[in-house]
Amino acid sequence: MLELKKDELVSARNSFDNHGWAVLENVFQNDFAERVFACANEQVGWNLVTRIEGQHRAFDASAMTSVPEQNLKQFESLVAAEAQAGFQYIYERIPLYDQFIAGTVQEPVMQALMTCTRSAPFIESLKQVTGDSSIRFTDGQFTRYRRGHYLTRHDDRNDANDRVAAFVINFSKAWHQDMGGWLALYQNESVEKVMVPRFNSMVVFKVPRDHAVTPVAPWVDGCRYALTGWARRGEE
Ligand SMILES: O=C(O)CCC(=O)C(=O)O
Ligand SMILES: [Fe+2]
Repeated sequence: MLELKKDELVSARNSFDNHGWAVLENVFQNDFAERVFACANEQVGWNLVTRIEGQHRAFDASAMTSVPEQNLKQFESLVAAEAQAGFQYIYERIPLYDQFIAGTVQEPVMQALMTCTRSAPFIESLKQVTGDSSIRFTDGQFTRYRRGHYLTRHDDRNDANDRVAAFVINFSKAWHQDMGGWLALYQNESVEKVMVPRFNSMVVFKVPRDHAVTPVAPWVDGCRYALTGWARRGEE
């Protein structure tokens, strides 16, 4: 299923050493990546996640369509207030790692995706790219950014500090620059690198590293799909 080639891993390692990030193309066999995309399009049970009054909140994304307009306006201004004040995000997700551990992943294709990105060859590839042999396992969530969704500047550091690197595998099709949803990697007050989502490509970057997902343009009909995960050290 995995298509990562030795010479690509070597040049990714070079990039990672020089910049703290690397981009790899054609991560999976094309037909598997296509199946993930098709599955994401059919997937139900998305959680809309955001921050309200400083707290992480999750909502049933499909139930949001029946919220009365007045309440939706209120919700939107609470979401905006948080972004105006500092860190904020709004996007939809399937908590694949939690589901995988609990044995409740719904779709066989998503189960295969998790199995593959937790397999020894994938972990070995992450060790090669990062040069960090302390990586022991990966986690991950499947995300869907639709029009107006974003994730502001943050560095992925977690309390246990066991994240070596983040990886983002894109499954968006027919995505282009004007649609937004760029992964931006910051260097102090500059943006060092932006990645416009490209189907079946993966970005790996060192944690902690300031980065953001820029807003998806208000006219976009499609979805920005990605598996986002972390290469972790320590005990699972
Ligand atoms: O989807 C991406 O490109 C990055 C997402 C991210 O930074 C995160 O979920 O922490
Ligand atoms: Fe992040």
